[in-house]
Amino acid sequence: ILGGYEAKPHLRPYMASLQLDGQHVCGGFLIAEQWVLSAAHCTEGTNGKLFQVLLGAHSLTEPEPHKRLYRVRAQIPHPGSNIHNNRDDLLLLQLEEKAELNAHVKVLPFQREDRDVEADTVCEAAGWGTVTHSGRRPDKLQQVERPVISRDLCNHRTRHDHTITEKMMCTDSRKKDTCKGDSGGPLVCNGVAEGVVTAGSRVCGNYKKPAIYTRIAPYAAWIDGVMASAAR
Ligand SMILES: NCc1cccc(NC(=O)c2cccc3[nH]c(C(N)=O)cc23)c1
Repeated sequence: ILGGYEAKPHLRPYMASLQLDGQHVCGGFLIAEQWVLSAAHCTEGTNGKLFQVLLGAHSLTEPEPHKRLYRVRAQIPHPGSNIHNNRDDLLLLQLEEKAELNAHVKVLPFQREDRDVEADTVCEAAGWGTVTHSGRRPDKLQQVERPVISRDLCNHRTRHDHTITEKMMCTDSRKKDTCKGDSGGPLVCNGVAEGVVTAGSRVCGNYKKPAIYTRIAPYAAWIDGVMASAAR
């Protein structure tokens, strides 16, 4: 998160850190007791290794009550996701067991009504992604408020040049923005997860390249289907 600030500890109890060998790789969030939603691009370069999911954390390194690392039983990328574009950039992770819910670990509801969030709505992004252009990584969860921009503005030739589909949304990226390691985290508008951070053009903090999010509502049926078919 560029241009943001340290989140109030445990006020975002749905936040997940997807880790490999104890290293934060991507964000994610708890959508059900045994399920985390993140971004398919997060699996790039992991050579099929399964993530571990840290829940209940504020600091990535300090011991905290309710902080717990969960093993993953299955990682299910959306069938339409691919390395060449940002389309269908979603990843479902089934935890080895149901997460123990408490004040620090909670499910975040996601939007099911497929209607665009109005431009200028101020939403929040949070994550343990880089906090400087040189790539400094924070120990504590960061957050930033960003206004939604219209798809038409985001699709302008000088911005993302007509690559933003109706299953994506954008926020202004002037100075304050999501960045490397924030992918997979939720864009929360009025307390509901409306989008999932995608790396998009990978650029951070440049107003010419607004932040891109996969909208969740268009994928509600896919998400429900995967959770239902894996339930046991
Ligand atoms: N503001 C939009 C936004 C949201 C989330 C992430 C990003 N930017 C990256 O993720 C990124 C940036 C720089 C080098 C990188 N290398 C890699 C990589 N996977 O090797 C990713 C990146 C940008």
